[in-house]
Amino acid sequence: MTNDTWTKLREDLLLHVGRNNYLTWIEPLKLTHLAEGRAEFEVPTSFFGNWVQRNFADKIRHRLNEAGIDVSRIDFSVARGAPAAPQAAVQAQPAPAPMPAAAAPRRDDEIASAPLDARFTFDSFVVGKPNALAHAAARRVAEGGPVTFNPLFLYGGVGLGKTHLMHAIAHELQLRQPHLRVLYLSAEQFMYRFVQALRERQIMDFKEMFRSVDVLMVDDVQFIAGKDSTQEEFFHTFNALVDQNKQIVISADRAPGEIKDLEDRIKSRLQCGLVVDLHPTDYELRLGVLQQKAEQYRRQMGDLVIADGVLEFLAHRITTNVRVLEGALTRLFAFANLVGRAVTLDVTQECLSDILRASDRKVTIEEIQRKVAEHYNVRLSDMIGPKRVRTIARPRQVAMYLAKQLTPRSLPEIGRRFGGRDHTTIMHGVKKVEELMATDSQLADDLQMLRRLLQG
Ligand SMILES: Nc1ncnc2c1ncn2[C@@H]1O[C@H](COP(=O)(O)OP(=O)(O)OP(=O)(O)O)[C@@H](O)[C@H]1O
Repeated sequence: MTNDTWTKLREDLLLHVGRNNYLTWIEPLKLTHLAEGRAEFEVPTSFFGNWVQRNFADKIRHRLNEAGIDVSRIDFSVARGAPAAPQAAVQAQPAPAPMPAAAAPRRDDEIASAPLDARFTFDSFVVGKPNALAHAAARRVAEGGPVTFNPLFLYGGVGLGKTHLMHAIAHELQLRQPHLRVLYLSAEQFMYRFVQALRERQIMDFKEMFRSVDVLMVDDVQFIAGKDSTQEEFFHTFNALVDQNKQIVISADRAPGEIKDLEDRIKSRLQCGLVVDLHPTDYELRLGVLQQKAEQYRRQMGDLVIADGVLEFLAHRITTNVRVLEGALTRLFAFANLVGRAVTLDVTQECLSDILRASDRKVTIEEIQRKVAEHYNVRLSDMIGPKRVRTIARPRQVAMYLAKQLTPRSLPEIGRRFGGRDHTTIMHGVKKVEELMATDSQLADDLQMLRRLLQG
């Protein structure tokens, strides 16, 4: 067989490995030797050879055998003039089976995950109605079984536990399946590494590194919106891993379709798996989190006394997010400990007066738009967009009305948040809803429910 014959044969592999894998890993292979049942290919780096060996050698061998070329062993040799590599040649295992991924040595030097917070485990994650689905999906991924949905896309507002869940998945996978290469990083770190690789002309290494992981987790993906070449690279990495059936977990502060300046093809890819929302906390969840944290503090400082009703008071009053709730509790217990007082309601109010004041004015126009959009099942972008059809215009007017009622914002300010509309449009919307409420009981009910939801 000549290199030309190989060139023809290898194209059949396209169907078996997917286009991205083909372009990255198969096309660059150059056949340099074929005799006595042994084929040798030239590769740019030893890592490249290792990777092809582990993932595609069997398919290549199979394809050659099918074409009547008897090959039982495949070797890879690094092209001369390529960067120095620890091993000059990577030998294939004898046929039939390729080295399973499980036997691969860890390459911690290359696959530097962002540090994981040891406290963010499934054990310390309090499950309630608002996060039950996200928790169940994260658990499923953490079992490391067959990939059933790819990617898992977790989204939700600030401080609701997205990062916590991602770290919990990584911890659990490392515990259950230590051989897996789990790479967790923020989208910002992805961009940073990509730009660095471009600058240092190591883009091939970058690609190899990201395509060699078993589980890729990218936090806060909205960060790459509007960053064209990073998006492009992310798209290819994503596709290559999905083609290989490797699990991907992504988080963002909003749903894929709502991320502005994110390419449509990426949005649609992100929507292909399971998209789950971490909803804003409800009273029970907040109380659960407070009880769990209080228990931890009690264990640390044996003599901590917490008066009845304190945790309930905090769960009722601090509705912003779990991070703020935790911060409040830490401050409260530190204060009580330092001054040697029991944690009473008075102490709580004195010590947390600023946080309690801040959470009094809690409803924002964005929250109103989000809740109303969810309630009427319209897109968040339609709240600020130009569409005039009744099914969208009415929910938009409801949101305008609530913005006027529940926030201290002026009509021109509200107008700006609704896609730069004039204050007279807002006034008209508010009036319309007031009029309709008198006759339309369904609308009145909707408003009552939305109010309750928003005010917690
Ligand atoms: N259900 C929960 N149970 C226990 N702790 C929680 C829960 N949800 C959030 N937390 C805690 O709240 C804090 C904030 O959570 P996390 O960092 O995961 O938020 P996030 O959704 O990633 O927010 P951001 O977008 O701001 O990064 C963390 O300390 C986390 O442990």
